[in-house]
Amino acid sequence: MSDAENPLLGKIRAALHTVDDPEIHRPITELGMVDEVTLDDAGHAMVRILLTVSGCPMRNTLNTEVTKAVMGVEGVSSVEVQMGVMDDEQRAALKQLLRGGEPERQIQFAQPGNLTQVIAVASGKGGVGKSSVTVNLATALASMGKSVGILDADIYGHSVPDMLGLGDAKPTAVDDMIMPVPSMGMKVISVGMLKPERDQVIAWRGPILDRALTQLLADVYWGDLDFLILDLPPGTGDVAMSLGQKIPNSEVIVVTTPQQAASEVAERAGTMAAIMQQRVIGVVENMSHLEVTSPSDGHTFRVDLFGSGGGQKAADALSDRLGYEVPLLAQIPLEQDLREGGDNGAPIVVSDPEKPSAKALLALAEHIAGRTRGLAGKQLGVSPV
Ligand SMILES: Nc1ncnc2c1ncn2[C@@H]1O[C@H](COP(=O)(O)OP(=O)(O)OP(=O)(O)O)[C@@H](O)[C@H]1O
Repeated sequence: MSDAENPLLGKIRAALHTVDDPEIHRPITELGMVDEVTLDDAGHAMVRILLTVSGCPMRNTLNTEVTKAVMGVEGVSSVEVQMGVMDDEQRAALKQLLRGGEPERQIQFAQPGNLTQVIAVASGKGGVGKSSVTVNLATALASMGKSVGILDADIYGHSVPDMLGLGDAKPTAVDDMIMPVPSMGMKVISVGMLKPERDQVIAWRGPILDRALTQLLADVYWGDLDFLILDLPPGTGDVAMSLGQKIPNSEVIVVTTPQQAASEVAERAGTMAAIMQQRVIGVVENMSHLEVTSPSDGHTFRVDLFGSGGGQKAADALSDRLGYEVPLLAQIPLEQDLREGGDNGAPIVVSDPEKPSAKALLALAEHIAGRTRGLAGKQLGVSPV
């Protein structure tokens, strides 16, 4: 029966238009995923959905969302959702639609006119809180209504999925197009998701690493993003260099601890970014101090467990070296709740936004969201005469 013959069918289609694919974030009706809709006289609806690939991890979510939407239509008494899988032709049409007609393997963020702010979170050495800053900054930006992607390119310690409670979630691949894993309104891809086994050690170097990064940037369907936040491996290595080459407009936040020695290492990471002509937005000092409550009289005092002044020192040194102001953007205290939030997959900026560390991270996100981008340190696409 056509929609003209039965207006309820039209209403069911309109209801299906409100259901987004959980990974692509666009209505399933636009993506060619609604194959068939029928309705009998008793108000029993049948909707046949075409999944992009068989074994799609979002199958149950889609089933629930479609059932809910169709049951909301007055006159529908029950819904049966059938699941099928797209054939090659349908998948090719979907990929064409998602790429907006663009040829394959282009990095959208490197195209002229692309408005996504690509920000890499870098550090000179490991364990200073780079991933914690990445995850909390991204989550805070998403909570402000920004559309945010996270690319965890830390081959040594890809901890982003755990910090978001994603466990072993794998992205869905539609042929050679990879759908990022949705989390807290963000799109997430981790280099760890490309490994067949969780505990497999990655010893990628040079060209292979470069190819992996290209894949994560070009083959992932990122859609329109306000921000792409990257968690880089510590140090001044291959990934940072590849990123600078691939996305010259990307910018860098350098994370350090307050130790003087750590800040020197952080400066090197910042200088490296500048050599690749990435602008250094600023320095974040993490594990700045510990707030302790005295058991005897209950008053609180600060302990500089990791020394002090390292963040400012790195910021000053980078400003000197790069010739533009590199500010100290935030000082994040050492806090048990932040660590527990990371361990439990609940970023502190949403799980406990009143905590001092969360406030510092939220203020950092406000700054990043509100800033107008300067040109210092960036490639301008003109050659000196
Ligand atoms: N401000 C903080 N207060 C308490 N714990 C923190 C803080 N920042 C980070 N941590 C904890 O320190 C550990 C290392 O942090 P994180 O993984 O973010 O660092 P990293 O620089 O990304 O490390 P890697 O180089 O291994 O990826 C984690 O357990 C994290 O929860």
